[in-house]
Amino acid sequence: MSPSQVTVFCPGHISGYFKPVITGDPKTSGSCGGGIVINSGVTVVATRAEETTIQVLKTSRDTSQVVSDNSPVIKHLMQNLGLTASIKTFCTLPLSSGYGLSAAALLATVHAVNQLFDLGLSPEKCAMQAHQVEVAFRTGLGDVAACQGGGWVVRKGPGIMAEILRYKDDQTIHAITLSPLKTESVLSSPEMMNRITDAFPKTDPDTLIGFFACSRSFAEASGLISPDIEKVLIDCDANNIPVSMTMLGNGIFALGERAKDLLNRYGETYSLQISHTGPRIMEVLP
Ligand SMILES: Nc1ncnc2c1ncn2[C@@H]1O[C@H](COP(=O)(O)OP(=O)(O)OP(=O)(O)O)[C@@H](O)[C@H]1O
Ligand SMILES: CC(C)(CO)[C@@H](O)C(=O)[O-]
Repeated sequence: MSPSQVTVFCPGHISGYFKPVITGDPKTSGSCGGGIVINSGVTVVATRAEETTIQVLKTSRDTSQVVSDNSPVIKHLMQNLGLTASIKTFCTLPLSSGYGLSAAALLATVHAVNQLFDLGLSPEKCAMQAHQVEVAFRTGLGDVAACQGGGWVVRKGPGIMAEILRYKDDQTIHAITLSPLKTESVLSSPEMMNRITDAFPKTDPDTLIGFFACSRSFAEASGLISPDIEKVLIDCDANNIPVSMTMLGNGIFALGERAKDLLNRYGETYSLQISHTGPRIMEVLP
Protein backbone atom coordinates (compact mmCIF):
# COMPACT_ATOMS: atom_id res chain seq x y z
CA MET A 1 0.00 0.00 0.00
CA SER A 2 1.29 3.51 -0.80
CA PRO A 3 2.11 5.64 2.22
CA SER A 4 -0.07 8.61 3.25
CA GLN A 5 2.78 10.55 4.88
CA VAL A 6 6.58 10.48 4.79
CA THR A 7 9.04 12.32 7.03
CA VAL A 8 12.63 12.91 5.88
CA PHE A 9 15.52 14.72 7.58
CA CYS A 10 18.31 16.34 5.56
CA PRO A 11 21.41 17.86 7.22
CA GLY A 12 22.37 21.48 6.62
CA HIS A 13 25.77 22.68 5.35
CA ILE A 14 28.13 25.46 6.36
CA SER A 15 30.15 26.58 3.35
CA GLY A 16 33.65 27.85 4.22
CA TYR A 17 34.96 28.75 0.76
CA PHE A 18 33.66 28.36 -2.78
CA LYS A 19 34.12 29.24 -6.43
CA PRO A 20 30.98 29.66 -8.58
CA VAL A 21 30.89 27.71 -11.86
CA ILE A 22 27.99 28.89 -14.00
CA THR A 23 27.55 27.12 -17.34
CA GLY A 24 24.10 28.31 -18.37
CA ASP A 25 22.65 24.89 -17.47
CA PRO A 26 21.71 24.45 -13.77
CA LYS A 27 22.59 20.72 -13.99
CA THR A 28 26.26 21.39 -14.68
CA SER A 29 26.46 24.69 -12.78
CA GLY A 30 27.29 24.90 -9.09
CA SER A 31 30.48 25.51 -7.16
CA CYS A 32 33.76 23.95 -6.12
CA GLY A 33 34.71 24.49 -2.50
CA GLY A 34 34.83 23.24 1.04
CA GLY A 35 32.25 23.01 3.80
CA ILE A 36 30.87 21.10 6.75
CA VAL A 37 27.72 18.96 6.61
CA ILE A 38 26.10 19.54 10.02
CA ASN A 39 23.79 17.44 12.17
CA SER A 40 21.12 20.16 12.26
CA GLY A 41 19.10 20.77 9.10
CA VAL A 42 15.55 20.48 7.85
CA THR A 43 12.88 17.87 8.55
CA VAL A 44 10.17 17.65 5.89
CA VAL A 45 6.77 16.07 6.44
CA ALA A 46 5.09 15.34 3.09
CA THR A 47 1.42 14.31 3.10
CA ARG A 48 -0.79 13.39 0.16
CA ALA A 49 -3.04 16.32 -0.85
CA GLU A 50 -5.03 17.50 -3.90
CA GLU A 51 -3.17 20.81 -3.95
CA THR A 52 0.36 21.78 -2.95
CA THR A 53 0.51 23.74 0.30
CA ILE A 54 3.78 24.70 1.99
CA GLN A 55 4.51 25.72 5.54
CA VAL A 56 7.97 26.71 6.78
CA LEU A 57 8.22 26.19 10.54
CA LYS A 58 10.92 27.17 13.01
CA THR A 59 11.24 25.04 16.12
CA SER A 60 12.54 26.29 19.44
CA ARG A 61 12.14 24.63 22.83
CA ASP A 62 9.81 21.92 21.48
CA THR A 63 7.31 24.33 19.92
CA SER A 64 7.13 25.08 16.21
CA GLN A 65 5.91 28.33 14.70
CA VAL A 66 5.01 28.94 11.07
CA VAL A 67 7.40 31.56 9.70
CA SER A 68 6.11 31.43 6.13
CA ASP A 69 3.34 29.76 4.18
CA ASN A 70 5.36 29.83 0.99
CA SER A 71 8.70 28.63 -0.27
CA PRO A 72 9.16 29.54 -3.96
CA VAL A 73 11.88 26.92 -4.39
CA ILE A 74 9.78 24.06 -3.02
CA LYS A 75 6.75 25.22 -5.00
CA HIS A 76 8.85 25.17 -8.15
CA LEU A 77 10.27 21.74 -7.31
CA MET A 78 6.77 20.28 -6.91
CA GLN A 79 5.75 21.81 -10.27
CA ASN A 80 8.85 20.31 -11.95
CA LEU A 81 7.95 16.90 -10.54
CA GLY A 82 4.29 17.33 -11.57
CA LEU A 83 3.11 16.44 -8.05
CA THR A 84 0.87 17.93 -5.38
CA ALA A 85 1.30 17.42 -1.62
CA SER A 86 1.20 19.20 1.69
CA ILE A 87 4.81 20.04 2.60
CA LYS A 88 5.82 21.15 6.07
CA THR A 89 9.47 22.01 6.74
CA PHE A 90 10.90 22.23 10.28
CA CYS A 91 14.27 23.69 11.28
CA THR A 92 15.90 24.90 14.50
CA LEU A 93 18.74 26.91 12.96
CA PRO A 94 17.94 30.44 11.72
CA LEU A 95 16.97 30.92 8.06
CA SER A 96 19.11 32.98 5.67
CA SER A 97 22.20 32.50 7.82
CA GLY A 98 24.58 30.32 5.83
CA TYR A 99 23.38 26.93 7.08
CA GLY A 100 22.24 25.75 3.64
CA LEU A 101 18.66 25.34 4.76
CA SER A 102 17.13 25.96 1.34
CA ALA A 103 19.20 23.05 -0.02
CA ALA A 104 18.30 20.83 2.95
CA ALA A 105 14.60 21.67 2.54
CA LEU A 106 14.72 20.91 -1.20
CA LEU A 107 16.64 17.65 -0.84
CA ALA A 108 14.45 16.42 2.04
CA THR A 109 11.32 17.25 0.01
CA VAL A 110 12.46 15.27 -3.06
CA HIS A 111 13.34 12.24 -0.94
CA ALA A 112 10.00 12.49 0.89
CA VAL A 113 7.85 12.68 -2.24
CA ASN A 114 10.00 10.01 -3.94
CA GLN A 115 8.89 7.64 -1.17
CA LEU A 116 5.35 9.02 -0.87
CA PHE A 117 4.58 8.49 -4.57
CA ASP A 118 6.89 5.54 -5.09
CA LEU A 119 8.75 7.40 -7.88
CA GLY A 120 11.76 5.09 -7.76
CA LEU A 121 14.28 7.95 -8.17
CA SER A 122 17.89 7.08 -7.26
CA PRO A 123 19.59 9.27 -4.59
CA GLU A 124 21.55 10.96 -7.44
CA LYS A 125 18.35 11.74 -9.38
CA CYS A 126 16.77 13.15 -6.19
CA ALA A 127 19.83 15.36 -5.65
CA MET A 128 19.75 16.49 -9.31
CA GLN A 129 16.12 17.64 -8.95
CA ALA A 130 16.93 19.63 -5.81
CA HIS A 131 20.20 21.05 -7.19
CA GLN A 132 18.59 22.33 -10.43
CA VAL A 133 16.02 24.37 -8.52
CA GLU A 134 18.56 25.64 -5.95
CA VAL A 135 20.90 26.87 -8.70
CA ALA A 136 18.15 28.30 -10.93
CA PHE A 137 16.85 30.38 -7.99
CA ARG A 138 20.41 31.29 -6.84
CA THR A 139 19.58 30.20 -3.27
CA GLY A 140 22.81 28.16 -3.26
CA LEU A 141 25.36 26.52 -5.55
CA GLY A 142 27.18 23.70 -3.75
CA ASP A 143 24.97 22.95 -0.75
CA VAL A 144 22.82 20.21 -2.32
CA ALA A 145 25.95 18.44 -3.60
CA ALA A 146 27.48 18.57 -0.12
CA CYS A 147 24.32 17.45 1.70
CA GLN A 148 24.05 14.22 -0.30
CA GLY A 149 26.34 12.65 2.32
CA GLY A 150 28.09 13.45 5.59
CA GLY A 151 31.49 14.74 6.70
CA TRP A 152 33.45 17.91 6.20
CA VAL A 153 33.78 18.03 2.45
CA VAL A 154 35.92 19.24 -0.43
CA ARG A 155 33.92 19.57 -3.65
CA LYS A 156 36.38 19.19 -6.53
CA GLY A 157 33.92 20.23 -9.23
CA PRO A 158 30.48 21.79 -9.72
CA GLY A 159 27.21 19.87 -9.64
CA ILE A 160 26.11 16.79 -7.81
CA MET A 161 28.07 14.29 -9.94
CA ALA A 162 31.46 15.92 -9.28
CA GLU A 163 34.07 14.26 -7.06
CA ILE A 164 33.45 15.07 -3.39
CA LEU A 165 36.00 14.18 -0.70
CA ARG A 166 34.31 13.49 2.64
CA TYR A 167 36.23 13.45 5.94
CA LYS A 168 34.90 12.27 9.30
CA ASP A 169 35.62 14.24 12.48
CA ASP A 170 33.91 14.26 15.86
CA GLN A 171 34.96 17.69 17.06
CA THR A 172 32.18 20.13 17.89
CA ILE A 173 31.58 23.20 15.74
CA HIS A 174 30.04 26.30 17.32
CA ALA A 175 28.22 28.90 15.24
CA ILE A 176 26.43 32.20 15.70
CA THR A 177 24.45 34.42 13.40
CA LEU A 178 24.59 38.19 13.74
CA SER A 179 21.96 39.04 11.11
CA PRO A 180 20.35 37.41 8.04
CA LEU A 181 21.93 37.62 4.58
CA LYS A 182 19.98 36.52 1.51
CA THR A 183 22.19 34.14 -0.48
CA GLU A 184 20.62 35.35 -3.74
CA SER A 185 21.64 38.98 -3.08
CA VAL A 186 25.34 38.01 -3.15
CA LEU A 187 25.13 35.37 -5.91
CA SER A 188 23.34 37.81 -8.24
CA SER A 189 26.08 40.45 -8.04
CA PRO A 190 28.69 40.01 -10.83
CA GLU A 191 31.13 42.25 -8.93
CA MET A 192 30.96 40.09 -5.80
CA MET A 193 31.20 36.90 -7.84
CA ASN A 194 34.45 38.10 -9.47
CA ARG A 195 36.00 38.92 -6.12
CA ILE A 196 34.90 35.55 -4.69
CA THR A 197 36.41 33.70 -7.66
CA ASP A 198 39.76 35.46 -7.15
CA ALA A 199 39.71 34.60 -3.44
CA PHE A 200 39.48 30.82 -3.99
CA PRO A 201 42.37 28.96 -2.28
CA LYS A 202 45.16 27.50 -4.46
CA THR A 203 45.30 24.14 -2.63
CA ASP A 204 42.71 21.85 -1.01
CA PRO A 205 42.88 21.16 2.73
CA ASP A 206 43.20 17.60 4.04
CA THR A 207 42.74 18.34 7.75
CA LEU A 208 39.92 20.12 9.56
CA ILE A 209 42.37 22.76 10.82
CA GLY A 210 43.55 23.22 7.21
CA PHE A 211 39.93 23.62 6.14
CA PHE A 212 39.44 26.42 8.70
CA ALA A 213 42.64 28.12 7.45
CA CYS A 214 41.46 27.97 3.78
CA SER A 215 38.03 29.27 4.78
CA ARG A 216 39.51 32.15 6.73
CA SER A 217 41.89 33.26 3.94
CA PHE A 218 39.00 33.05 1.50
CA ALA A 219 36.72 35.10 3.77
CA GLU A 220 39.39 37.79 4.20
CA ALA A 221 40.07 38.04 0.45
CA SER A 222 36.39 37.92 -0.55
CA GLY A 223 35.54 41.30 0.96
CA LEU A 224 32.44 39.81 2.58
CA ILE A 225 33.53 40.31 6.21
CA SER A 226 31.54 43.05 7.93
CA PRO A 227 33.00 45.03 10.88
CA ASP A 228 30.82 43.15 13.42
CA ILE A 229 32.05 39.78 12.09
CA GLU A 230 35.64 41.03 12.09
CA LYS A 231 35.41 41.82 15.80
CA VAL A 232 34.48 38.22 16.66
CA LEU A 233 37.15 36.78 14.34
CA ILE A 234 39.84 38.87 16.06
CA ASP A 235 38.61 37.75 19.49
CA CYS A 236 38.83 34.07 18.41
CA ASP A 237 42.33 34.67 16.95
CA ALA A 238 43.49 36.11 20.26
CA ASN A 239 42.31 32.87 21.91
CA ASN A 240 43.81 30.53 19.24
CA ILE A 241 40.39 29.27 18.16
CA PRO A 242 40.10 28.27 14.46
CA VAL A 243 37.28 30.39 13.04
CA SER A 244 35.77 31.76 9.83
CA MET A 245 32.64 33.35 8.37
CA THR A 246 29.61 31.26 7.35
CA MET A 247 29.11 31.50 3.58
CA LEU A 248 26.71 33.00 2.86
CA GLY A 249 25.38 34.35 6.10
CA ASN A 250 26.35 37.14 8.41
CA GLY A 251 27.69 34.62 10.93
CA ILE A 252 30.74 32.86 12.35
CA PHE A 253 31.66 29.21 12.84
CA ALA A 254 34.50 28.07 15.08
CA LEU A 255 36.13 24.80 16.08
CA GLY A 256 36.11 23.13 19.47
CA GLU A 257 34.59 23.39 22.93
CA ARG A 258 36.44 26.60 23.90
CA ALA A 259 34.61 28.49 21.13
CA LYS A 260 31.27 28.14 22.92
CA ASP A 261 31.86 30.53 25.84
CA LEU A 262 33.57 33.06 23.60
CA LEU A 263 30.81 33.08 20.95
CA ASN A 264 28.09 33.19 23.63
CA ARG A 265 29.19 36.74 24.37
CA TYR A 266 28.13 37.79 20.87
CA GLY A 267 24.84 35.93 20.36
CA GLU A 268 22.92 32.68 20.62
CA THR A 269 25.43 29.90 20.01
CA TYR A 270 24.58 26.66 18.20
CA SER A 271 26.62 23.56 19.06
CA LEU A 272 26.87 21.39 15.97
CA GLN A 273 28.38 18.02 15.11
CA ILE A 274 29.70 16.99 11.71
CA SER A 275 26.95 14.84 10.22
CA HIS A 276 27.76 11.19 9.49
CA THR A 277 25.08 10.89 6.78
CA GLY A 278 23.06 12.69 4.14
CA PRO A 279 19.23 12.61 3.93
CA ARG A 280 17.42 9.96 6.03
CA ILE A 281 13.84 8.70 5.97
CA MET A 282 12.54 9.12 9.54
CA GLU A 283 8.95 7.86 9.32
CA VAL A 284 6.56 6.36 6.77
CA LEU A 285 2.84 6.26 7.66
CA PRO A 286 0.51 3.82 5.86
N1 LIG B 1 13.65 25.70 5.93
C1 LIG B 1 13.18 26.03 4.72
N2 LIG B 1 12.04 25.48 4.25
C2 LIG B 1 11.57 25.81 3.05
N3 LIG B 1 12.12 26.71 2.24
C3 LIG B 1 13.25 27.30 2.64
C4 LIG B 1 13.84 26.99 3.89
N4 LIG B 1 14.96 27.74 4.02
C5 LIG B 1 15.05 28.49 2.91
N5 LIG B 1 14.03 28.22 2.07
C6 LIG B 1 13.77 28.83 0.77
O1 LIG B 1 14.97 29.29 0.23
C7 LIG B 1 14.84 30.66 -0.17
C8 LIG B 1 16.20 31.28 -0.02
O2 LIG B 1 16.49 31.42 1.30
P1 LIG B 1 17.89 31.78 1.84
O3 LIG B 1 18.78 32.40 0.83
O4 LIG B 1 17.61 32.53 3.05
O5 LIG B 1 18.36 30.29 2.09
P2 LIG B 1 19.12 29.60 3.22
O6 LIG B 1 19.41 28.26 2.68
O7 LIG B 1 18.46 29.75 4.56
O8 LIG B 1 20.39 30.45 3.31
P3 LIG B 1 21.80 29.90 3.28
O9 LIG B 1 21.96 29.17 1.97
O10 LIG B 1 22.58 31.13 3.42
O11 LIG B 1 21.85 28.99 4.45
C9 LIG B 1 13.77 31.22 0.76
O12 LIG B 1 13.06 32.27 0.17
C10 LIG B 1 12.85 30.03 0.90
O13 LIG B 1 11.98 29.99 -0.20
C1 LIG C 1 26.96 29.74 -2.62
C2 LIG C 1 26.94 29.11 -1.23
C3 LIG C 1 28.06 29.72 -0.41
C4 LIG C 1 25.61 29.50 -0.58
O1 LIG C 1 25.40 28.91 0.66
C5 LIG C 1 27.06 27.59 -1.29
O2 LIG C 1 25.98 27.07 -1.97
C6 LIG C 1 28.35 27.11 -1.93
O3 LIG C 1 29.33 26.93 -1.24
O4 LIG C 1 28.36 26.94 -3.15
